[in-house]
Amino acid sequence: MTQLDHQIHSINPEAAGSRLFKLIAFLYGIAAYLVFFVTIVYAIGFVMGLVVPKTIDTGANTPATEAVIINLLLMTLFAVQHSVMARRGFKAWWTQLIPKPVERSTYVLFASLSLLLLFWQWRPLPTVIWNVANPDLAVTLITLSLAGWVLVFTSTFIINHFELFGLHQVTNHLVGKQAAPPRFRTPLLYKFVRHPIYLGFIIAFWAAPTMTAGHLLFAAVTTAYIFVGIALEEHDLVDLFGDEYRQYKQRVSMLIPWRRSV
Ligand SMILES: C[S@@+](CC[C@H](N)C(=O)[O-])C[C@H]1O[C@@H](n2cnc3c(N)ncnc32)[C@H](O)[C@@H]1O
Repeated sequence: MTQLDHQIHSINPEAAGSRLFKLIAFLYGIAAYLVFFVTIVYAIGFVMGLVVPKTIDTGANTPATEAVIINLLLMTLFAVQHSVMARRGFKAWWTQLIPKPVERSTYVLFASLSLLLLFWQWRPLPTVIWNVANPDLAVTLITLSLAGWVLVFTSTFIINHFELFGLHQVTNHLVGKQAAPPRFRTPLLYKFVRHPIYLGFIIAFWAAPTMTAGHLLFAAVTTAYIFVGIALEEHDLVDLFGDEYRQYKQRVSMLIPWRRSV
């Protein structure tokens, strides 16, 4: 303990405790971020069938109906966790139970854990729906899928990667900086579509040279979920930013850059 720490501690014993709490909260935020990072990198391999030990098309042999039910349950668990915990009403209640600076990290951690559970327990449905024989077209589809993932990552940085995944909040807390109120932003890609991250996911999930029934189920359900997520997110964004967001919706389309809104 430095002399200054010692003085602070003897004036106010709680100050040292709160510094320790800030450090623990910060380390928790880093740990949650690392779990998220491993999960998203694994997700690329899982969906594209590359490198990772368990992909969307591998796993325990399961009768088709049972596999569909298990997979739907896994996706529902993720969707419920991911959308309920993102609502402003839920956060207002939840932050009475957990400290506010770690709310986002906890959300990120829970979302990552429910995705890891999905990857682990996912049952393959190997029936081939389409298989692109033309090697040039197959490579184009793989490239498109990778481009989808790149769009996801770059858009998170454009909108605010470190805030989205909780690191900003725990760092501010550690250095005693007040969290700034949320700001409406339309940087770069957000001038062309309102949801580039979700657009990236849709491209990454659908652009596949070989589409099995399992992969199709995953792509269809996650795409439907993205539309529900957009409706919920935009409801909150209108509540938060009012006319600014309403006008943005008039001006900029949801997912397809060259089409006017819905
Ligand atoms: C996972 S990000 C997805 C952002 C966007 N829907 C997309 O697909 O790129 C969700 C967070 O971004 C915030 N958000 C979305 N659009 C925004 C905007 N134009 N300005 C500020 N925050 C925004 C939402 O409030 C939410 O906290």
